[in-house]
Amino acid sequence: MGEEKKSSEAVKYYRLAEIEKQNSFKSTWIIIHNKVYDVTKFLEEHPGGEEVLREQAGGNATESFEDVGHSTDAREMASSMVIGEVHPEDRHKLSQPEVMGLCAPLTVRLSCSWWSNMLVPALVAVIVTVIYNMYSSE
Ligand code: HEM
Repeated sequence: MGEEKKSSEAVKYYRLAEIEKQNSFKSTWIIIHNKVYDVTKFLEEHPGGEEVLREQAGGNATESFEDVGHSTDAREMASSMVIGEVHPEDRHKLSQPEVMGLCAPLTVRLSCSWWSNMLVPALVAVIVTVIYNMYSSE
């Protein structure tokens, strides 16, 4: 007998593509901290309203869930709705901000696009100036 958390059943992993489809009245899934929750039956009972849950349906609700500062009761309630976890290979897609490249590690979501767009031309200008000065001073 193993002492692992889930001794009797293996964790069910869902791919993001599959989770994203569960965003209807028939079936509403949300993701919180890489866990997949089936909140279909809970929609009407949610004290925060069904609308907020449906807005997040099929997607990552971690930030919204934490922003509200849900109680311990709410968290316990939530744990009964867990149906599985996001596939490990898909998790990085959830934690990244929507911007790519240089902006990603900085989490400056709104302001990064203008400066990263300026960064490359600015660097090119600096390099050109340096090379120009090197040649012209000879
Ligand atoms: C399985 C997931 C969830 C469960 C079990 C849950 C449960 C609850 C419970 C029990 C409350 C009452 C207050 C408390 O005990 O903290 C509540 C309030 C609330 N929830 Fe959720 N919730 C879930 C997900 C979400 C998500 C994803 C959002 C946002 C998109 C959200 C937004 C809210 C809001 C806005 C309130 C109202 C807070 C207030 O009126 O003070 N909840 N939720």
